Amino acid sequence: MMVPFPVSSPATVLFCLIAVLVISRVVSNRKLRTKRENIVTIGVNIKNNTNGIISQTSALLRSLTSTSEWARNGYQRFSKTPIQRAFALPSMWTGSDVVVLPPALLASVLNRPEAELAAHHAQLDTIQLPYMMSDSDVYNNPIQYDVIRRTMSRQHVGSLAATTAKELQNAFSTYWSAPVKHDRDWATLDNWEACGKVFTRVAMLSLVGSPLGHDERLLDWARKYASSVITGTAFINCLPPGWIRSSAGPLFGIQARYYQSRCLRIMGPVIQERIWKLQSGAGQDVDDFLQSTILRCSRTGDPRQMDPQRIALRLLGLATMSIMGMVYVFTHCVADVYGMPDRKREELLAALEAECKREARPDEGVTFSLLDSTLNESMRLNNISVTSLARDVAVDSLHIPGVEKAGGDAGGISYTLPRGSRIVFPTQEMHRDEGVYGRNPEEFDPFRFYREFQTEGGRFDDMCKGLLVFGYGKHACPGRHYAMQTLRQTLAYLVLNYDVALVGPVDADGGHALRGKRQTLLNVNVPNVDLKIRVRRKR
Ligand code: HEM
Repeated sequence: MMVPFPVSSPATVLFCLIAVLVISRVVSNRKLRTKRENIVTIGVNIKNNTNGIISQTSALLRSLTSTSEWARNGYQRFSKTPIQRAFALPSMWTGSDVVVLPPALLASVLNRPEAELAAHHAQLDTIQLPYMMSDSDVYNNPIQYDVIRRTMSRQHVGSLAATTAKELQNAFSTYWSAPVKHDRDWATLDNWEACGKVFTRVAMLSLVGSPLGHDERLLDWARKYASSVITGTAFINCLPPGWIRSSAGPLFGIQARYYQSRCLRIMGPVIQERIWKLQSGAGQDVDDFLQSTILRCSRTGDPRQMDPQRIALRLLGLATMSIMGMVYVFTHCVADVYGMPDRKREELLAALEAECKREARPDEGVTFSLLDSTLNESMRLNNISVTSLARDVAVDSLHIPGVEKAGGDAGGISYTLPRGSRIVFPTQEMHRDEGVYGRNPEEFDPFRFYREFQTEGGRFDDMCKGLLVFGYGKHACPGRHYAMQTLRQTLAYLVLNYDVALVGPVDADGGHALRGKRQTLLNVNVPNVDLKIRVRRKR
């Protein structure tokens, strides 16, 4: 089973963490920057003692379990006031605190030049690639992102739809239907693993093409690689940064590096052959993502970029982002839809089915308002992290003008942040803000976006109404059009072809008793990888 967050011996892990943290704090005497002007730190009870090692260490330790609650508290107390204010959260992630900026500053801050506010290091800290990848050029010089921006843009993504639709069909029949003898029998599957296999197959085919995308050994290793990157990251981020993280971190990356080497062993020779073919003038007519990546690497004029292992790792990194993003979203969507109370679930499924039958092709160019509304609503409620869009101050002192007072008066509170400060946005709380999303923002209401946020022609805005699941500004997810298209196709396929039931206790109204329950480790919302589903093909 794919277990991204094993919890086999939490007491041991906690004990080790406390020990290393205390030692590291005594040695390094790092300080929370709690005296920053205009910014209150939630969760620290220091009073006039900003050097209080005990209270600071205790706050960092409590950040492992309290980040979500603190973010909620800070959002209500500071971000929602008429002059929205920043606050700070202690975080083991940085070993200090992170500054949580209010929503109104999103556009002005995230569009700052990279030289002032840098994304790169903060993004690497978000998935800890240096511990998971053997070649630093892949993440320090990510030319593969250009290929996504070009081939998976809104205009181009539709051309991938036919391939993903066909592959989805193959994936569902291989992984979901094959376990049972008769077509109409129920099979019991792990939700996380079953969705993981489907999305690995589809994402890998889109990125590495055929024959690699059909190699079952590679698909298995790639899925395990993606999973171990996420698990490793979760644990590494719980280690105090500095020498402890850099010494112990590699241990948490061992598993990922093992899977990486298995993948590269299979991918390398096939990519090498493609390169030779291209260099000999053959295979010019092939038009897939792998080909585009090779051509992009060749355009650098640097022969080191034509190393097949490096190209393979670039693709594996993208596959990891694709697989984990889509699996996280879809497993939650399955739990949300099929965990609803009986009456509401039946109403939704009937409406989704009618929409899918009305619109024959769930791909680009066709409006699928209710499918998209359902996915948006599930993503709104199931943020991967509590805060996101992390950036680091890259100048000695960064001045951020505050939110203006109502009526256009200048004079909102402004902030001056020193080099190295990490800023984030309270995206989880923004997604649950009653002022934006209306009544019962905590409730899964799949018709919410359909009812309230459709634009002309039935589409939703790219980043509609403050929904930030794909980020914002120049670093917004370049794979979002592909991800949404594939998620939409998958939900349509599931609704049309399978009966699904969640395994586990149900409430009196027929809803799944565990719906909406979540666990947070530091800044990450841990998915319920133990959820089982029963599935059966429809007639
Ligand atoms: C449901 C699935 C996905 C979710 C929720 C998601 C989410 C995100 C978010 C929030 C960011 C912005 C991070 C930031 O601002 O620091 C991002 C960036 C990125 N995503 Fe996605 N993503 C998904 C799927 C994909 C796919 C399918 C691909 C590739 C095919 C992809 C490739 C990337 C890349 C390369 C970046 C970095 C962009 C940059 O730094 O300029 N993502 N993603």
